[in-house]
Amino acid sequence: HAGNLVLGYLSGVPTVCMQGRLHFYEGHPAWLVTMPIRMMKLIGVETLIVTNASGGLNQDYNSGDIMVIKDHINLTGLTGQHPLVGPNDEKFGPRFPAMTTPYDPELRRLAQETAKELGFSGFMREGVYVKVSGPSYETPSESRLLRKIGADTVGMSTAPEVVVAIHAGMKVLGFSMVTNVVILKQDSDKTPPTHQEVMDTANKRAKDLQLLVKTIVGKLASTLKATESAATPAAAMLHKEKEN
Ligand SMILES: O=P(O)(O)O[C@@H]1C[C@H](O)[C@@H](CO)O1
Ligand code: HPA
Repeated sequence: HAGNLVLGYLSGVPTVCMQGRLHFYEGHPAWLVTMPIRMMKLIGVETLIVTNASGGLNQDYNSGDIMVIKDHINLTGLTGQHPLVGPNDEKFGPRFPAMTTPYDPELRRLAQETAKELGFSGFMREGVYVKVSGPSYETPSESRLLRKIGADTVGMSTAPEVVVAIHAGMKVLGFSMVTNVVILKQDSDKTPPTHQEVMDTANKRAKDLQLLVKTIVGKLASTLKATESAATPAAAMLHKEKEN
């Protein structure tokens, strides 16, 4: 997690890119972990593209697969470490925001269509991400629990940021890269996960994910130009031009 905030143009579109993020397991409270999302909102970002590294709970998944996130289980949020706890700032959104469709169906469709065009179908998935606290990886019993509650991948981030983005009225597209297949059986002879394995797999697949995001942003930008509507959501972590 390099910890850089990179501002520039992606496919010709003004973009804010976080190279790494804050995590709860580093000791940061949930509101601080998600503060960059509010900062993006304040400078005009309308669409957020989030990525993460995750463990594959779904045993059909392979290391290196990219899962379009269909929904999430914010397990730490459900159990009290919720980023919107505390006084609500109505400037951003309502006290009780709905989370019925956190990951935009049209963006998900566009992501799958683009992946197909790029020849990525063989490693594309669509499923549910569960957010845990970390920093320890899960025990086999914990992993079976997470699988049983409906999760396909498990990781230590993303859901809080997405909750804050949805609260603030942003559109969200999410990708979860499976960097290790989670061990569900006790006394397995499979190699336990390590952060090195996570980084190595992520690095191997990084170029594909970068190309996918870049192509999607390009497509969103041309849609924007074609519709001429200032209210139309822009692309990934990017904002519409200021109108002054
Ligand atoms: O920021 P993400 O969720 O992609 O990073 C994951 C969680 C931990 O930092 C690390 C675990 O190996 O990868
Ligand atoms: N569990 C939790 N977080 C992760 C994993 C995992 O197996 N892999 C990458 N991030």
